[in-house]
Amino acid sequence: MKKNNFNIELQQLSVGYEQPGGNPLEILKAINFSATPGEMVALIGSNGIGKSTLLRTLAGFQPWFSGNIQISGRNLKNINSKEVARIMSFVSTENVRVPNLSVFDLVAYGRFPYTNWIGMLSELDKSVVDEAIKNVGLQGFENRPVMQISDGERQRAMIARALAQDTPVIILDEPTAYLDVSNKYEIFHLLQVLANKKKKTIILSTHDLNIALREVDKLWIATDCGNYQGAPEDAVLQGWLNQLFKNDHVGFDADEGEFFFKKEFKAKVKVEGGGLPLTWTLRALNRKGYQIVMQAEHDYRVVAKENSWELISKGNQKTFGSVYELMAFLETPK
Ligand SMILES: Nc1ncnc2c1ncn2[C@@H]1O[C@H](COP(=O)(O)OP(=O)(O)OP(=O)(O)O)[C@@H](O)[C@H]1O
Repeated sequence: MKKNNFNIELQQLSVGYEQPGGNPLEILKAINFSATPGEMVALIGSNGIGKSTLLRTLAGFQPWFSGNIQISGRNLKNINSKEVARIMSFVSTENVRVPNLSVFDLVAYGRFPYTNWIGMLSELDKSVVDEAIKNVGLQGFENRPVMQISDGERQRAMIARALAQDTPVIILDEPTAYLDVSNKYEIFHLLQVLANKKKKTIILSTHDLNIALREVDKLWIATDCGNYQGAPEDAVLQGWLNQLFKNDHVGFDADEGEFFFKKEFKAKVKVEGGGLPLTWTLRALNRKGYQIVMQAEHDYRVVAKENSWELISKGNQKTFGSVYELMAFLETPK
């Protein structure tokens, strides 16, 4: 394994596309982000803000307008593509549609910066590929055609390809898109192990904000009102999570550490009880748009017990056997 002493710095970077007629289409500007060895970074921002554009630019796949990308003090523009391929690997979510391409072959493509001119794999290359496949838990899949494996397995194979490339920096564009929750966590965990134990720098874009908030060392946040980098916790404390979406209906609850949809309140409910029944009764009431109040003035009072829910309103009392029944009653037009 190569030692990672690559510091990445984006300085006043402006990225985007040349348009027909030569007009520059600037997508993100004045970006000042950095990543140090062994750090796991998540780039977050709303749809279309420019995450893929920024990551592709960082990986050296497209030119930028102004500013600098510095890799350990060297301008990326001055590093030739072969050397870049030994520093950074790039994982996208693109579906691989090559008939008969096996998982082993896909991962072996990662060895391209090291193979000879006819692309022959040495014994060392083969053992690196085997090791990469093992690291992502795909042993036994080596001969399976990539077109016949699941999205989660393909995502692991793509990460294995980056591991086979054996670069100190791995850039991943939405590595957890299309995955179920368990696979999302597994991929985040795998990437975290690579950052913590192998000291790789992991830079990924994601829409899995709740997982990113819990798992990464640093957030790069791109918004219309400016950009932020720092610990996820600092981002919350400084109110950056509320800047993420242009939509006024989505807010971030800093106490719960979760995003929520702002709704108009239907009625005021005072809730009593304790433990999990209380927590999940509050969740259900929130979900359906009831305002939880502590004070005496309320439309309903709910007492959440272990296996029953009492609803008191205007002197009447009813008992329910589940949150579902309670909510169904509340939602029935009176
Ligand atoms: N090749 C291109 N030429 C011109 N504009 C492009 C090109 N590719 C993307 N764009 C535009 O650049 C903007 C940013 O796109 P990008 O894919 O980087 O956003 P993103 O943050 O990754 O979005 P998402 O979260 O939806 O994947 C979009 O408005 C998009 O339409």
